[in-house]
Amino acid sequence: MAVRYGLLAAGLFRRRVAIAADLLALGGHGEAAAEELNNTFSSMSPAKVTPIQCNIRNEDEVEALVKSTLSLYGNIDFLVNGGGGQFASPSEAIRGKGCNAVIDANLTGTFYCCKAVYNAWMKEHGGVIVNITVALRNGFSGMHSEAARAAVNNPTKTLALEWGLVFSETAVANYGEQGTMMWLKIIPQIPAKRSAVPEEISPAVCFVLSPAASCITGITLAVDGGQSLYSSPLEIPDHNRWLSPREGKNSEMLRKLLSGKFKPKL
Ligand SMILES: CCCCCCCCC/C=C/C(=O)SCCNC(=O)CCNC(=O)[C@H](O)C(C)(C)COP(=O)(O)OP(=O)(O)OC[C@H]1O[C@@H](n2cnc3c(N)ncnc32)[C@H](O)[C@@H]1OP(=O)(O)O
Ligand SMILES: NC(=O)C1=CN([C@@H]2O[C@H](COP(=O)(O)OP(=O)(O)OC[C@H]3O[C@@H](n4cnc5c(N)ncnc54)[C@H](OP(=O)(O)O)[C@@H]3O)[C@@H](O)[C@H]2O)C=CC1
Repeated sequence: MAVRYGLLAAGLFRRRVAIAADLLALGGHGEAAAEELNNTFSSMSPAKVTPIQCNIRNEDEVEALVKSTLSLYGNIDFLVNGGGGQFASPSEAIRGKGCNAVIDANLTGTFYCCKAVYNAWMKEHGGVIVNITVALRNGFSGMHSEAARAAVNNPTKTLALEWGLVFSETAVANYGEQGTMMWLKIIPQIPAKRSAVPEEISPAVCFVLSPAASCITGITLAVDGGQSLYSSPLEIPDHNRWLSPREGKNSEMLRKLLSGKFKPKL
C-alpha cells in the first residue's frame, strides 16, 4: 500500500488491522513519521511502515517510489492519495507559478501516483484507489486549491471506468492550522456544528478499501458533517457589482424590502 504521509495517513496506518494491510510504504518526507508509527505497532504484529522519499510533483520520482514499493513488498493492494495542500491567498493575488505549484501537488501528483500504480501493478492484479481532497461543493476558498481538488473529481470517475478498479474520492472537511480561522467562522454553518477529525476520515477510507465496498466505485464520499449539503465556507462581502434589475413595480418592491422600511404582515 503506497500512501503519502499526513495526519490522515497516520490514522489509516493505525487502522491497519481493519484493512488487513501489514506492509506499507510512505512517500513525502516521512522518516520521523514512519518511526513514530512503527513504535506504535506491537512487537507481535508483522506491520511495518517504510518511508520512501518522493516528490509526487515529479513523475520519475513517483515511478521510482512504486518500483521500490514493489521490490520491497511484491504487491500494492491499495493506493491512498492523501498528500496535498495550498498556500492561503485571496484569488486575485495568486500568481501563475503558485497556481501551477498547487495544481501539480494536488491534481497532477495524484494522477502520477494513480497511473504509476496502475501500470506497474493494478492493471494486471486489480486494486483499490482512494483520492483524498477537500469538501468544496458550493465554492471553497482560494481558486488554486479548489481548481485542483475539484479537478480530481471527474478523473476519479473516468479512471474507475477506464481501469475497472474500485475508485473513490473522499472529500474532507476537518481542521488544520491553515484552516483554523476559517473553520471557526463556518462551524455554526455546519449541520453537525463541528468539523470532522482525522479519526473520522480514516474509517471512511478503510470502508472503501475493504471488501464491504466491493461493489462500489467512482463515488465521492463527503466526510464533512453535512457542510457541503448546506453552506459554503466563502463569505460574500458587501458590494454593488451586480446589475440592477429592470425598473418597474417589482424592482421598487425589492428596494423597499431591502431598505428595511417595509413592514411585513406576517
Ligand atoms: C486560500 C485557501 C486557504 C485556506 C485553506 C483552508 C483549507 C483547510 C483545509 C485544508 C487543509 C490542508 O490542506 S492541510 C495540508 C497543509 N499543508 C499545506 O498546505 C502545505 C502545502 N504546501 C505545498 O504543498 C507547497 O508549499 C506548495 C504550495 C505547493 C508550493 O510549493 P513550493 O514550496 O515547492 O514552491 P514552488 O513550486 O517553488 O512555487 C512557489 C510559488 O508558489 C507561490 N506561493 C507559495 N507560497 C505562497 C504564499 N504563502 N503566498 C503567495 N504565494 C505563494 C508563489 O508564486 C511562489 O513563487 P515565487 O514567488 O517565485 O517564490
Ligand atoms: N487537515 C485538514 O484540515 C484538511 C486536509 N485536507 C486534505 O486531506 C489530505 C491529507 O491532509 P492531512 O493529512 O491533514 O495533511 P498533512 O499536511 O498532514 O499531510 C499532507 C502530506 O502531503 C505531503 N505532500 C505535500 N506535497 C507533497 C509532494 N509534492 N510530494 C510528496 N508529498 C507531499 C506532505 O508531505 P511532507 O510532510 O513530507 O512534506 C504531507 O505529509 C490533503 O490533501 C489535505 O489537503 C482536506 C480538508 C481538510
